[in-house]
Amino acid sequence: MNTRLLLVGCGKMGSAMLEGWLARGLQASNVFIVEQSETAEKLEAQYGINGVPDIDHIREDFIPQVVLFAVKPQVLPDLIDAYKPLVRAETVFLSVAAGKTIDFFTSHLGEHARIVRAMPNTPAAVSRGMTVMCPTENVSIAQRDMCQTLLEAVGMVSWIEDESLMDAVTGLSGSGPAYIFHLVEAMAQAGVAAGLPADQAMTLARQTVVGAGFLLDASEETAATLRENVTSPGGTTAAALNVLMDPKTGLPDLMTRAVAAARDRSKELAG
Ligand SMILES: NC(=O)C1=CN([C@@H]2O[C@H](COP(=O)(O)OP(=O)(O)OC[C@H]3O[C@@H](n4cnc5c(N)ncnc54)[C@H](O)[C@@H]3O)[C@@H](O)[C@H]2O)C=CC1
Ligand SMILES: O=C(O)[C@@H]1CCC=N1
Repeated sequence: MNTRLLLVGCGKMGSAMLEGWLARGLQASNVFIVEQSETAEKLEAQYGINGVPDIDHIREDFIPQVVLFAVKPQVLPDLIDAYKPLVRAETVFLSVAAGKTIDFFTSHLGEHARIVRAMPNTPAAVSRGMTVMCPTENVSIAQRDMCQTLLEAVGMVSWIEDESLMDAVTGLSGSGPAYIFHLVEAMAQAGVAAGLPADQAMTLARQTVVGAGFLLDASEETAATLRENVTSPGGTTAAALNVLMDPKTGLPDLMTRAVAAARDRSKELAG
């Protein structure tokens, strides 16, 4: 992977992707990262990339193929205009900022800017990410392929044409890893309530989720079949699932409300 990449913001999501890319052979010398001075220096020492405190410090002859915005949506309006001089046909602007619409980018960068709105997730750090991308019409096939290659290096990629669905994507797979980590916390807590010592309950909860994830990945069965495989008629799992699958108070209703809340927040962040 020799993509010339300018990464703007390298916090939790930016570094998750960067770690995945460097592990997959992305050439560190082809990467510039704009970050606060201290972080930029640390990243430079850690990964051998070029860390700079602002766009004015980028080497003049460095023409990025991809400018990736991985800063908080709330700070984008303050910094986006500084990137307008980078608009050219060979550069695609890839944003992972929740809620920030293609309209937002074209209103600041101009309608010639080639933009891909993306929503990845943090398992990208271990090459198990899920990224959904939505391009503007002027993004060439070669640029789509380049974005595909980049994000596929850190997990699975899917494209959508209807941008309005990006908020739902954010609510499901973008924020989704947090739901699973919270499930581990809740299971561990439930284990303690059922009488187990706290550290052992956490080990059991964690390994159960890891094991179930691996099984889901390795198996060709549906999630429903895998669930049924654990569930003996009249047994212990059935007793638990009666609680979890209750139509009024169970997990489906709770999850529907959680994903909708994330989707709605994503819509709010557009402004
Ligand atoms: N954390 C996650 O699971 C996911 C986050 N995202 C999106 O990724 C973006 C970043 O989120 P996180 O990494 O979680 O936040 P974060 O706060 O960990 O990282 C943001 C980084 O941007 C840097 N930054 C702030 N102002 C800057 C500037 N003017 N120039 C360059 N860098 C600057 C900060 O120093 C920080 O390191 C957000 O837009 C979020 O919506 C998308 C998918 C998943
Ligand atoms: O919580 C957030 O806003 C970001 C977007 C998706 C995951 N984290």
